[in-house]
Amino acid sequence: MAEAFPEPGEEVRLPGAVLIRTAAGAGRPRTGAVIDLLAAGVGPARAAASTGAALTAAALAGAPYDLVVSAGIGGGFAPGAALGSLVVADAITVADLGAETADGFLPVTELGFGTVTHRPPESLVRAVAEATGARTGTVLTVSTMTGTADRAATLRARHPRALAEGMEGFGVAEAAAAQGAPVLEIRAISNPVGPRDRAAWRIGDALAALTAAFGKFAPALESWKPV
Ligand SMILES: O=C(O)c1cccc(C(=O)CC[C@H]2O[C@@H](n3cnc4c(=O)[nH]cnc43)[C@H](O)[C@@H]2O)c1
Repeated sequence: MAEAFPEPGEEVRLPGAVLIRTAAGAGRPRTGAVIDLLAAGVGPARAAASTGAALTAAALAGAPYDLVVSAGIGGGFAPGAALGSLVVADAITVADLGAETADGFLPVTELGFGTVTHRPPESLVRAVAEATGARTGTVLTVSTMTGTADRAATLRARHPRALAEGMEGFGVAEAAAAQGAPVLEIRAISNPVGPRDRAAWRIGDALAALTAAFGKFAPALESWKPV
């Protein structure tokens, strides 16, 4: 994704996170906005920890972030999310935070605590989807990647609006919410959600789609103002 920014960024080393700081306007009319890229790590816990570190450092420096974007490859639920297509989350939902009971899975919210969904700003979701041609829907966060048809069917039944699953979005969203920052999640589909089939993965195509999307949606991010 860094390839979407033609000028090399400056490396910023922080406790718990290393950023690439890039002028958002590189290669386009400059707006003065700054985008920091963070390789947040794999899984919700690592992603939350590194995002939290970056957010805290920015807040302590007196320059808090206006927006946090979680971007990566993901699995797509057929038929809504085809390989190589883009999904922007209008709901970022953790699929496996809760309790397994004899009567089925209970999310933590039904146990009386916690959060299972974060909702990105609607106007931003719309603007980014329009700029990139992405579909909008629920993006699930899982700690264990789906690898069977049974699990895919269970998730689909519990989350009929789900278009994609990844492993970081909810962690990033929790870190952002803790510091009052709005969040967005975008996934480029690298594989179908379902039985594990390594030969069906198209990681290169998905990363290329994500890089192209960055070039298109950066202007939408720069002009977006929280309401
Ligand atoms: O099972 C494998 O052989 C395998 C091969 C390459 C990569 C993986 C990963 O687990 C990548 C996890 C990474 O990518 C995101 N991702 C991509 N597709 C999915 C998915 O279907 N379900 C959940 N996460 C996915 C995820 O956000 C991680 O960052 C496995």
